[in-house]
Amino acid sequence: MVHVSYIGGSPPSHEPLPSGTELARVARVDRGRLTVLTADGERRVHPAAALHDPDGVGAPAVGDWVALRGELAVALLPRRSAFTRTVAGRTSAAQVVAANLDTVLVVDALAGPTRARRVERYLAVAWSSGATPVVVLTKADLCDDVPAAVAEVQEEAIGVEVLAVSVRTGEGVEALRALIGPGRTAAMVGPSGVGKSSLANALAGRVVAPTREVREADGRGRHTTTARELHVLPGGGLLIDTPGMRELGLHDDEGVDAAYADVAELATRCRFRDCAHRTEPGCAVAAAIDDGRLDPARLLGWRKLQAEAHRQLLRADARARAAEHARVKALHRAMRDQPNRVR
Ligand SMILES: Nc1nc2c(ncn2[C@@H]2O[C@H](COP(=O)(O)OP(=O)(O)OP(=O)(O)O)[C@@H](O)[C@H]2O)c(=O)[nH]1
Ligand SMILES: [Zn+2]
Repeated sequence: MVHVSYIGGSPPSHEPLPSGTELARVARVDRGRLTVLTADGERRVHPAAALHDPDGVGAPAVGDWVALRGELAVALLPRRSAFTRTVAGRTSAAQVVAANLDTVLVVDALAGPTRARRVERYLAVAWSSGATPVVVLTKADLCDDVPAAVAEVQEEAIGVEVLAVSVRTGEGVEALRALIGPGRTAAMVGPSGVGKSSLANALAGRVVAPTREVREADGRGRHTTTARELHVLPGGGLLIDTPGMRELGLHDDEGVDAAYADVAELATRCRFRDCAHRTEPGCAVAAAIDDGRLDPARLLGWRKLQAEAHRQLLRADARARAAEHARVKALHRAMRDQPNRVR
């Protein structure tokens, strides 16, 4: 058994590579060109024709492993996990935002408004990717009672590790790096201003992302055109930081159910499959609320998140929009025809 270590982390298991090719990890994609990390450093390459897939998920994305032959990426290795998003204005076309993630850092700040609901939203997104979420609460130096704040979030993030960090004091940074682990890949999601750039810099031990202050001072965008979006951390972990990851919203129900596993599990035990958990007989969710096993706020949160996921889907998918239109029209018709039965 030969162990080869790659600068870009551990590649997924794969078929033997054709002779004359080497493995590389995609660190950036811009205008179809790839910046890749190879065993001997960074290189810019072109994807072969076989890897052109303007309509789907077949094109290389940040975090992907590719087989190189010289200046050409000739094959895309199977992905361990992937974050996808639907392409605006297209029907059911998906785009890979980041591939082969082990960990998704759900970042929020220990300063400002209450976090629990917001964290849950991003947790839902994280679960849907196939990677393991970790909640990172930043700006611990601005919080009077860190343990209480962590406990509050922990309560909503069942089974998920919650970590407090501060780039001012350095608290938690080393622990987070260890948690990502050598050869493993993490990416950050979370709202603007919570300190993702600062965290990326602290984890990398060097400036890899301009923070808000820097951006405001020089008036330029976040990224220069050559900056890579996959960073090697001290200790051998990897961090993906792309605008696409930062902008991720909700896009499916699967993630919602993962964040509300308790509610979703109860819902499978309702007598009716299409139970709305309001006044239906045999509703397991209502029963759990009645005897105190389920916090009604959880049901409310679940409903809100589902409604939001549904709205996002509608926005992204023109076909669903047309179907929704037809459904509403049919509903109106039903109301007109049977005014007493439909409220
Ligand atoms: N006190 C304190 N401030 C922090 C910490 N981390 C970040 N900040 C500040 O929070 C602000 C936002 O930080 P950024 O790192 O730019 O936030 P971001 O999440 O990258 O923001 P976007 O790029 O808009 O997504 C800056 O003013 C930082 O200096 C921290 O640990 N403690
Ligand atoms: Zn029910």
